[in-house]
Amino acid sequence: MTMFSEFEYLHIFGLGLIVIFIGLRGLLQQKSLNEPPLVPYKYPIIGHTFEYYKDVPGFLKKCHEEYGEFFSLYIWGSVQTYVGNELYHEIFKKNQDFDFHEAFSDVFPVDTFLNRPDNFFKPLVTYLKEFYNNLGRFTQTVECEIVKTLDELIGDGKVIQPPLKTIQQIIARPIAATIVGKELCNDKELLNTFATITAELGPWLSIPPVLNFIYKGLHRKYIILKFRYLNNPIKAHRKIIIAKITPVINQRLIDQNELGNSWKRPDDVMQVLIETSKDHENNVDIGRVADFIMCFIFGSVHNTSATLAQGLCAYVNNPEYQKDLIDEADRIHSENEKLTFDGVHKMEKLDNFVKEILRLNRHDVSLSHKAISTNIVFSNGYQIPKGRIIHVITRHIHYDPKTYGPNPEKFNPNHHINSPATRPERNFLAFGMGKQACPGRFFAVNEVKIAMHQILLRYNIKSASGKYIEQKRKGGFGLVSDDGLLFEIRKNKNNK
Ligand code: HEM
Repeated sequence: MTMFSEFEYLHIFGLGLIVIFIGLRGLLQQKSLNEPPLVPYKYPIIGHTFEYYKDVPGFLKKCHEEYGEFFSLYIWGSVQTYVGNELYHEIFKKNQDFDFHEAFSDVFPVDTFLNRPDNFFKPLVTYLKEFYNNLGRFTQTVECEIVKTLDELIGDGKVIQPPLKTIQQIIARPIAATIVGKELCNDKELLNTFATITAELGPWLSIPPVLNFIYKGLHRKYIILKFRYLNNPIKAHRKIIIAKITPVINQRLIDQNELGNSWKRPDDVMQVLIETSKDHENNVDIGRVADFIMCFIFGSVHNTSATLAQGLCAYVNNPEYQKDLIDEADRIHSENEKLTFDGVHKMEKLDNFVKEILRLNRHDVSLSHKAISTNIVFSNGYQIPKGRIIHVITRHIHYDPKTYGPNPEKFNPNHHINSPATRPERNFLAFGMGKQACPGRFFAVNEVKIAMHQILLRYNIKSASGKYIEQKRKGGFGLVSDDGLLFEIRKNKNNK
């Protein structure tokens, strides 16, 4: 299945060792700037790589204590810079100097995976902001799709294990309803694509980038080759999306043509994509529509599902907050059986709860940006060379005792009273900050709240083992636990 056998991979590794010296020479040349301190390391080439991955939070804490909040490490063959609490916001302010997309594209070159030129998917953010502008119109669609999925997948109660798989299906359906519309959002095969494509890419992308020890960027080249020439999840799911959307798009074009002014324009992202993918003869580029749909899926389903799954684990682990949340859900439900946008706004306890989930479940390091200008100078005088990747130490920001008290690891939704979950703050970066803050955050938080609301109305949730649910960790990543969640029926739709 893989393009290179392990032997071939090591072979490339061996041959490329020669190139290391070119890398080392580059490293020495960079020393003329007033850069943040490079933490000393014992082994050339390997640098801090293994020490860092052995215990990411511990190693970052140690570096912070010894070198302050701005330092560089030598990881996977390149110098990378880490910034903490006091200065990170300068990255977001200097948005002409630092680029989020360039850094993201180093690990997930989506344009190349889909054989598109650089920046092909730039309009995505504009489409998204315009489309989700008036979110209230989707409240009932989202609620209705969540209820249908809960009925199908959990019914009168069961254990879900690992929970993320089921939760991805719950989250995927309302997203599919707003992206591909009513005609397609119940299609099982397409829903499976929505729910699983991002997670399926994980193993393809999580190979340690050892080739970068040879030459910076070699791992990226290897990944691109693999995606281009082998059957991979993107190719298989792209085929499914195209097969499903083609007849629906053709039918929409026929209807629009035949019905003229009495045609009711479908209110979904796919319609926006159809209209922006037409040539001068009105032919729709279906490949473009499919590729943008895939990018929407990459941005939305996995993050939102992980947040809901982590929310359910936090609910089980912190029983002292359960009564308030259930009372709030019951009260809102008794005011209006069908959820309204106003009802979602009234879920204040739940909003604080969701914000606390987002605070405590971030990766240790995130929001990586690439320096795209020369002569970048921070207010403390440190300079960053062009091409350098700079990471934000999210852990130090989200666990800052000045903001979150002497025990910042403790789950406490009351930190966020009067501060909506969608609002980026100096010590809350779950959705980034500034111009490029996540444009899907309003939809994501609404969806998580609606799903939690429906779950609280129907079920008592417990850990299947009866034990505290520990978060899973891999390097600096916090992942959803595989421990089972028990859903016991509280009320069902015939017993409201
Ligand atoms: C809880 C769920 C979510 C989390 C935690 C999350 C988090 C983030 C973060 C941290 C960024 C980078 C921001 C920056 O660099 O400053 C981002 C960008 C983005 N997110 Fe989200 N996101 C979520 C849900 C969604 C959803 C549901 C959508 C789509 C409907 C979406 C679409 C995007 C897009 C398109 C970008 C790129 C923005 C740009 O290129 O400027 N996200 N998200």
